[in-house]
Amino acid sequence: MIQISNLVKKFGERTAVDGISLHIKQGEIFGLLGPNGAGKTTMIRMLTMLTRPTAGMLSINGWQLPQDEQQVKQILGIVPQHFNLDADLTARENLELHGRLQHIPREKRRQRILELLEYVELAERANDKVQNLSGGMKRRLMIARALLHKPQVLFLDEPTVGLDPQVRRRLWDLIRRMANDKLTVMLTTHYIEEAEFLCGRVAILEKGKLIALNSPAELCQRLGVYVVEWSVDEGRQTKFFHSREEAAVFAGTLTMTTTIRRSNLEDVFVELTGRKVAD
Ligand SMILES: Nc1ncnc2c1ncn2[C@@H]1O[C@H](COP(=O)(O)OP(=O)(O)OP(=O)(O)O)[C@@H](O)[C@H]1O
Repeated sequence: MIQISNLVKKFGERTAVDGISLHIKQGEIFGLLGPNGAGKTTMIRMLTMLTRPTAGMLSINGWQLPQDEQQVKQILGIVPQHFNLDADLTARENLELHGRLQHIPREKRRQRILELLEYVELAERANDKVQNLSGGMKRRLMIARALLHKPQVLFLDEPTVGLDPQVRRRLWDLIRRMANDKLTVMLTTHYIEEAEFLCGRVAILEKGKLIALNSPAELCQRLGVYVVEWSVDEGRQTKFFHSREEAAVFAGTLTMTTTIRRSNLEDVFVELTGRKVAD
């Protein structure tokens, strides 16, 4: 569905994206992770045609960028990180306005809006002004808006930033439902548990380069599924093992208090980049 080959983006002397190649399949939920400045936003901006690559090849559903920009626009949906709904309009009016801008014929538009309000579980709030909706509802409305023209690929930039855990889970359910309905989803996130829960595969970027690409489970497996963790003056120290027995034997050699637990994507991230995700 999405083919990225040796993609490069330079801003003057600075290389924001440095030769990235990826292939993303239909119906996949694909996560882009990386510390601040790793190049995630620049990648998404190139894929959504907000900026042109310096070099490399990009194609979506067989269409080449930038040549086939018009066709690609019709199959992309974009949910930006910052709320950009019209706060004075109702949920339905926001969709109506967007549908008109997309030149969706009136009857089709009405039908699609009804369908989508149901889909994102906002039918009961359709006539509420956006300013009276919660953060999670606004995000769901933005997703509905991005789906109006029935895209095949949806880009979500930090979809659950600032939302509390329960609300976040509801959005995760929606994102999963969309992927089950064959939509290809590409998202960026700073929440590692979000990537772990949602994404079939993740790409970890650092300084514009791809440093890991796999399923969260596979990445943990490579690192070692069990972690021995203990405190040192500078913070926490960890060591990874492929079996609980090995981990227990090692823990037994330490004099301080240790914890044995399963590794997670956060461990992978810290090991590979040497940083916490939220740094
Ligand atoms: N318009 C621009 N002009 C110059 N440099 C830029 C521009 N946009 C991005 N950069 C640089 O490119 C690099 C990658 O930035 P980018 O915003 O893609 O990272 P990111 O992974 O999305 O970071 P964050 O998690 O903070 O959003 C950074 O060094 C950034 O300063």
